[in-house]
Amino acid sequence: MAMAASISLPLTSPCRRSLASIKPFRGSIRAEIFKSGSALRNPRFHISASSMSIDAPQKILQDSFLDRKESGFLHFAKYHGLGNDFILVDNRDSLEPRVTPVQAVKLCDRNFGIGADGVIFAMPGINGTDYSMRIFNSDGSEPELSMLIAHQADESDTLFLPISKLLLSRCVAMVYDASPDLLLSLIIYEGNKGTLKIIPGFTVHTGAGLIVPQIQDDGKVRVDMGQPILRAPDVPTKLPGNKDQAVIKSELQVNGLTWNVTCVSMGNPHCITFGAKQSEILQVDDLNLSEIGPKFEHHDMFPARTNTEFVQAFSRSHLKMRVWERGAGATLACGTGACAVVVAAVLEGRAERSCTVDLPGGPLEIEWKEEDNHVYMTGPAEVVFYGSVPL
Ligand SMILES: N[C@@H](CCC[C@H](N)C(=O)O)C(=O)O
Repeated sequence: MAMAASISLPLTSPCRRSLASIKPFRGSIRAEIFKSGSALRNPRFHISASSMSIDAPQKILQDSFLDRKESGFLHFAKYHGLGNDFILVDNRDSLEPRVTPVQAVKLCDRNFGIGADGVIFAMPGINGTDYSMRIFNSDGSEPELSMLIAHQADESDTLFLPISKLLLSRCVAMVYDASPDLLLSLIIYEGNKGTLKIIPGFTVHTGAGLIVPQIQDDGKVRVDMGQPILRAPDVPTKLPGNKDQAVIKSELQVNGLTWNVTCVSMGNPHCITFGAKQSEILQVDDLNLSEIGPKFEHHDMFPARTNTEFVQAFSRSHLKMRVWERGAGATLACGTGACAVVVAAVLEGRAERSCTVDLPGGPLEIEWKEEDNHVYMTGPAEVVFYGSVPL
């Protein structure tokens, strides 16, 4: 599979930032810039190792970028939340993902592909719902977060729930808020109607419950991430639980050390550690993640493998974490991971229910509400670019 011959970018400041940050490389990029829906223009950017030139527009395309269905090409949008990046694919015409897990691995490759932590597919609804979701990690594996299902909340809004409630809900909300007329989103654009009909404060129904992303004045999105799952077999982990079957501050042997771990599922499994028993306070910046991460991920105690968060507590409301994601390795952010970390910190008596969690990509605000037992996450999500790749 060759790398994309063309990319498309919206006329927004992220777009300008993206263009400015394109690194020179051999070959050429055709950038198709489009604005306010219908009028798509096609200036060409030839980029080589030493030069960049822009031709005059060649033609006006009447169809939206997302309506293009040339065979052999995959059209996508790339989003990120604090650097946790995903390729979003409009897969609404088939229950079969448009790319195989093997192709997903290639697309996610940061040198030979688009580069991402995973691929998300927006798919037709099942069981009476309008849409369903699937996700492939960058190693081609498929987390439980797949198949979260959204349906039409009322006649006027049509949504699907982004992959992991976290990143995807934030992306949906951000796309709606920032540019509902730009046809930017694979997620919410209704090709046959040519319009977007989303209401502020919309709700999303999912297999995991009702999701209500809210856009705040500062542009960040607050998402109800649902209730944490603590029963060991449901996480899943084979570590012995306490009387409620929760695994809190249990001992796990990894790499010759006894680590204290708490296990939490936010729909996907997380193993959280504040350090090894014999060690001083964990200095997360000193960790060799690529050495230790896989040993947690593939540990016998985690039958479905696990995401792992290494955490340092600065105070009872300020935590810092690094994450080794199942199927993706060290990532810059992980929303479900940050939620699981605050749940673990509360269960271990280390933190209050509202915390700022610093991740390599930036901070997330997490609250585990006592009243409803739900975890609420507040953070950003941004579109990076739109593009096509030959498959
Ligand atoms: N690697 C995860 C799935 C992706 C989670 C996402 N990065 C997040 O922000 O939660 C898994 O396999 O569970």
